[in-house]
Amino acid sequence: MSVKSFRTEFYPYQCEVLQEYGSKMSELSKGVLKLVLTTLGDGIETKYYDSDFKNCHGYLRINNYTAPESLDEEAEGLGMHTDMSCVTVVYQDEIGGLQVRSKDGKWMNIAPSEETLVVNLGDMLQAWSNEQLRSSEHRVVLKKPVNRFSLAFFWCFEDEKVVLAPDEVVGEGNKRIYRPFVCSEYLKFRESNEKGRFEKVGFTVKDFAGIGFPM
Ligand SMILES: O=C(O)CCC(=O)C(=O)O
Ligand SMILES: [Fe+2]
Repeated sequence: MSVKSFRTEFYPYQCEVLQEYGSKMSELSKGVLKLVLTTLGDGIETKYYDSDFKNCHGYLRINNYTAPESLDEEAEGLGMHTDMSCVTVVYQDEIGGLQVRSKDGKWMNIAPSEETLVVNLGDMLQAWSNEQLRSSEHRVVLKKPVNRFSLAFFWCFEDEKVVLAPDEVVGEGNKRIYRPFVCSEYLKFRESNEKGRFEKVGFTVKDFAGIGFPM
């Protein structure tokens, strides 16, 4: 069952408060990204942050989920998907409902907690890291008869960026999993189809650019 949700894109930012939030989130995303890159090996962050991630930019989405009409069955606010970003920072209000899928396919509730933000890694980082980092599969389920609100800040490569894992990141003796692709081409692939936006099957970055995967 799907529930109507009101989604507004603010790009460029349209008011001061959002602008301030956006610049704080940009700083946070840069910090998170640098930290995550350090997990890929000694010196990777120093070597590749400037060359590959310096031109990242953010956009903010405000999600307002209308209250489900009935609670008989679990209402889906946002279907399972992965984000097309490098990293996403999510603020969810106190209603809850955000769930992340574990590697073995179990849905885990991400309970809201005051002054806590959720960070998801996105498809671009999965491809750039040759799958050493995993784009999180997540969704929103509406369990309460009230409106729900969230802010998602997506930190993304520039449109023209060619996404390619450096040889050093792939690692000697390891197979390269993704062909190089232009960032905007993947966004088009996902956004040209309603299923691609919020359904995973057939529209992952691997379906798009995975070596040996059909496009
Ligand atoms: O509403 C949420 O908590 C998550 C939103 C989300 O995943 C998205 O906008 O991509
Ligand atoms: Fe998302």
